[in-house]
Amino acid sequence: MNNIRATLATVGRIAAPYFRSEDKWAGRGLLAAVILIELSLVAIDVLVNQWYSRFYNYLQDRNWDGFVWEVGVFIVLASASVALSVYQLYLNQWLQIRWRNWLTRHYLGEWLDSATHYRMQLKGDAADNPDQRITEDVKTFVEQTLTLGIGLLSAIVTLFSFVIILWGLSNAAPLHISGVDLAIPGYLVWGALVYAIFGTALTHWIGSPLVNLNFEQQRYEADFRFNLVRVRENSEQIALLDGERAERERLLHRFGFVVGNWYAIMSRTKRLTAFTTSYAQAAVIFPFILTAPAYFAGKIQLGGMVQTASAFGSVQKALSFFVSAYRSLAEWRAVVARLDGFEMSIASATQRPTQGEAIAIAPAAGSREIGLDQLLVKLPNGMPLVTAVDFTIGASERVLVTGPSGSGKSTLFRAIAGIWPFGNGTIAIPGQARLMMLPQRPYFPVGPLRDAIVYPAGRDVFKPGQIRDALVAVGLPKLAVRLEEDGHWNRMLSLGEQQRLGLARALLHKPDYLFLDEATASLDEPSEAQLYRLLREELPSTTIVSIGHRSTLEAFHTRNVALVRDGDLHVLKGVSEPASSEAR
Ligand SMILES: Nc1ncnc2c1ncn2[C@@H]1O[C@H](COP(=O)(O)OP(=O)(O)OP(=O)(O)O)[C@@H](O)[C@H]1O
Repeated sequence: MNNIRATLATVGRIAAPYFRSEDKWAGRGLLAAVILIELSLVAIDVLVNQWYSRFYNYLQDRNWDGFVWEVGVFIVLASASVALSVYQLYLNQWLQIRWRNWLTRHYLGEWLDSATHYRMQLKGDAADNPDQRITEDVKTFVEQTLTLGIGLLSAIVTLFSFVIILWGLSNAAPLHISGVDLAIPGYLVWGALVYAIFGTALTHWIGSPLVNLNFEQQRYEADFRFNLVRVRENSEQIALLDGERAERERLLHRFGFVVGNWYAIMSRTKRLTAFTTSYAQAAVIFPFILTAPAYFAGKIQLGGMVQTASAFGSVQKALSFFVSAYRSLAEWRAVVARLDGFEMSIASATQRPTQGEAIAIAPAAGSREIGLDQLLVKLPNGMPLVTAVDFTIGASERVLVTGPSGSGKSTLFRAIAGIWPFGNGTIAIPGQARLMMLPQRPYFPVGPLRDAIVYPAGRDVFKPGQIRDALVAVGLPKLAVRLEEDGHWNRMLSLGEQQRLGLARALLHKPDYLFLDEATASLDEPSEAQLYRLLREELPSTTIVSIGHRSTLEAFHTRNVALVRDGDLHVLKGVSEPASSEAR
């Protein structure tokens, strides 16, 4: 019971924001229309139930006029039912796509906000495969919440309407056994109730493991898909390393989980289906058996018997809502749990940690220096990595950061960029300063080259002439004529070309602080030197902080600092000034 309450509370938490959003009037209007149509359909069911009694009695009495009249009544009722069902589905689908559209935008907004997606990955929270959350899970949540919600409402309203009818019919057809009338008020209602409780309890007992199994199935499928995507993205490396066999084995190993879990689902579903279909079949005959004594004793007519069977069927169906919807309910609960985990993971990644538990990024008004104060950068597991006690990077400075591999240089950059929360101390960033990080492998979105270069700016922020000039300047004149060409640039260009393209991006954006994390490491030394000269000429007031292993880089920087090992930590320290510097 507590579980059900918790699930419903979670559903409310996920569903409510849409009905309070800017699209609330459309959403509420469509929902009201769908509910209203559902109630009308129940009303038609009640009318059809009464129609059964009249129709079969006319048949029994061989009353031709009555028969023809009732056929006409049936045509009217059936036509209304068809029209309402068609529009209910149409409006329901309309509501689904509006709701899904809102929820998808909402999740994308939160997930892609201020490096939340990156921190979620770092924290390794429960939200594996966010792509699945935002695609399939949102779709299933919206569909199933509406289907099950409307189904439940319909079951409740049907139950109330038909219990009243069935109660009256019980009195009209008293239980008649061995020539004796047994006066059990509403015995047909009690019969339906016992039948449904028995069915529901057994269904739950047989089917409850399906909730977990469905949850696992979705996870295994998503893992398998994710690994296939990784193969596609790294296909060159895999081909070069002859890694196909290893990949095939790894993929088949993962697919093995999909298959294994599916067998478990099959065997559980077989048992559940055997029970639910037998249960549904028995429900057809059960009311006839209950009313047969009264019928054969001549207490009721055929019409009454058929009407009773139909009313019993409706009550039983309403009470057995849980039985028929069990599989959907199991899937739906798994989806609700996953979306809940996703929301919690987003919340935990966006949560501002309390003072002293995370690195604080403080905007330094009036200053043009980046200041690291009592900074201790840690790994996600809490192990200390890098420390900088009192360190400043002045305006227009050119600083070269060196240190052994794995000492934490890139992680220090991540902390300065504000995306690495683990650690403590303060990083002061001049107010309004624009920082740009260029890694060894710059990222280019798939699409026109022009959009890839100016990323993350919009395509119209820079004129084509400006972009062409930047490409020529970084030594990529051949690309200057391909600005509108679509492509997967990370795959199509060599690493050196990608690094040149990254620098073109920096030339266009003209950041106040440019952090180059081995951003020219794939270029030969003369080309690297040429590009550093270009940066000095084109971005004279930009502060440049480079990570690099080559000693030739020293000439383009005004200060050398290093991460020096001190026990388990690396300390950021100044080292001797470069002997001759072109950067001055
Ligand atoms: N997301 C992460 N989770 C756990 N450990 C991490 C993570 N990112 C980095 N590390 C660890 O932090 C340490 C420092 O990594 P970092 O990339 O900052 O080193 P680096 O000095 O830039 O190395 P290199 O010169 O080889 O590029 C490494 O031991 C690395 O394994």
